[in-house]
Amino acid sequence: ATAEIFHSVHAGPDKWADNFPIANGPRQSPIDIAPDASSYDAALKPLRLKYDPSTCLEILNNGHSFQVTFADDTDSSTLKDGPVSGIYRLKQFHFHWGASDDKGSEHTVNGTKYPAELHLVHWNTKYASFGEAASKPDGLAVVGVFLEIGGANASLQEVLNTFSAIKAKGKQTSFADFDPSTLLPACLDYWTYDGSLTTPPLLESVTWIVCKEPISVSREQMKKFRELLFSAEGEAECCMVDNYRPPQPLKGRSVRASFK
Ligand SMILES: Cc1ccn(O)c(=O)c1
Ligand SMILES: [Zn+2]
Repeated sequence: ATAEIFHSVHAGPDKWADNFPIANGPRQSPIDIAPDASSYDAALKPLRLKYDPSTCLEILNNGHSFQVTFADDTDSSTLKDGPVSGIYRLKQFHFHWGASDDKGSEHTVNGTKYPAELHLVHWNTKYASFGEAASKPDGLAVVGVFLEIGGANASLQEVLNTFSAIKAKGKQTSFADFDPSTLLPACLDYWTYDGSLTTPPLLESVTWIVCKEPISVSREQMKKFRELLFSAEGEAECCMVDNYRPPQPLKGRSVRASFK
């Protein structure tokens, strides 16, 4: 019985359809990106990302990832152009990663998994709030950035340095004056397609913008990610790893490229 209880509590992606039937919907994320099957669209504009470090508020362990949250009551940190119209405000960024360096990203490229993937989550200001936007087909825009094993990433290290304060689920600590653009690759070429949240409630409200160029992370830094816990203080410790959903069926969707 304990095994069943444990499994039901940590019901993985293949169990989500029971409570969230949209898990089998027409525009689910992530997907495998096949560059040769994507179509270059000359009408796609360059991404316009403008982030104000003073909007950075705190970092928290929410039990399925760690998240850096931003003040989104003004247009200080925004995404414009790219595949979207209008102004989208940065709400938070978080990561997905594996138990080992051979897996961890949500999107894959020709089946290749990266050790981690960064998601910068923005919401369309034509709606009153993130919550309202999350239920609209053009409500959210998430910029995805792959992490590949290489040299240590100094900007990422600033985030990792807070981990001792947020090890367990529910822990949070202040985190100020961080500029998320220091986590972006030099080249902002991207693939884009219509998709969804990758965690329940899996709402089909996300315009995905996945950068072609990865950023670097060292093996030692990846080990730090894996010291975080899914479990709260006082519970049996459960390492926060493999918090990624596997690729979902494309169901006829096209993937456009901003580059040739
Ligand atoms: C809003 C939201 C929630 C979870 N994840 O993984 C996302 O990428 C975006
Ligand atoms: Zn995510």
